Amino acid sequence: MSDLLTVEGLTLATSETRLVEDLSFSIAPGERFGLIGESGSGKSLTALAVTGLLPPAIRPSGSIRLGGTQVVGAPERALVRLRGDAVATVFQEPLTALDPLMPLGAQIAGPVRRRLRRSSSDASRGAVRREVMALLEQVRLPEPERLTRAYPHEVSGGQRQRVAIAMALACRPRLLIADEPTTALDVTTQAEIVQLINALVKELGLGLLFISHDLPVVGQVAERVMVMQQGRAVERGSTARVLIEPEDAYTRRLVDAARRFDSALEGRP
Ligand SMILES: Nc1ncnc2c1ncn2[C@@H]1O[C@H](COP(=O)(O)OP(=O)(O)OP(=O)(O)O)[C@@H](O)[C@H]1O
Repeated sequence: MSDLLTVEGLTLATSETRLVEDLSFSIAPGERFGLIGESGSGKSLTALAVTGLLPPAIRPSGSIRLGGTQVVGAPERALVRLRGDAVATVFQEPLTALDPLMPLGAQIAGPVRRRLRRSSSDASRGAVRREVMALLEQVRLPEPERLTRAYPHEVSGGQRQRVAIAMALACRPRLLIADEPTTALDVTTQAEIVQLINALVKELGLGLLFISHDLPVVGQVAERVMVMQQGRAVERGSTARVLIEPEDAYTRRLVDAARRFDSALEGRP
């Protein structure tokens, strides 16, 4: 089966520096792939490059093929179509994805309506409403009626992230990018959102690019991982192998730090 996403020799640079260098990886349909690395290692820029949303000062070179389309150098028109069809992103802070002045139901309705119109399907108010309700149910949000009328500040952080996930799913992507989707949430809510993303990508057969600096979280989600340090891939492999027997010195440091953190939490020396 051909890959959903194939990144080859990707380099991202400003006029002064290279921020990501010679990165290659691929994600097959239905595969869950993790990108691990400390802050500033280039994970978010890589995700932005995949969706063609890099800041103008950062130039990509190399190749990114997403659902058969070359993203590097593609005109904005083609990228808009890809973003509405092949790929959707869930970000760290759900408030960045949500309009503070619009009820949540109307926000989910936007991408639903666009997709229905694009596929020449019934985009009447009733049809859009039915899909919005189905999406709220899919992300396991209780009281969907109340939620459609609520504004972002009237619901919890975890509920906002569920709405952001519903909006991402509204365009029926084949690849879901989750960029630190749990970092802004408390520990209990983090676990619930990780479980939800895991369940949804399996249910819907989506490819997943899961980005996090948090090794245990990536370990719960990804089948394969790639570790980044200062814009370069330093290690890759099955999640179990990389997290249990890291080969690279930097990965070993990350794994040891995560183990020390766990031991401290459990009161072990
Ligand atoms: N618009 C920009 N112009 C110049 N440099 C940038 C820009 N955006 C990010 N960078 C730099 O690129 C590098 C990689 O940033 P990136 O946000 O991809 O890291 P990250 O691994 O996702 O970290 P974090 O988890 O903190 O988001 C960093 O050194 C950052 O300072």
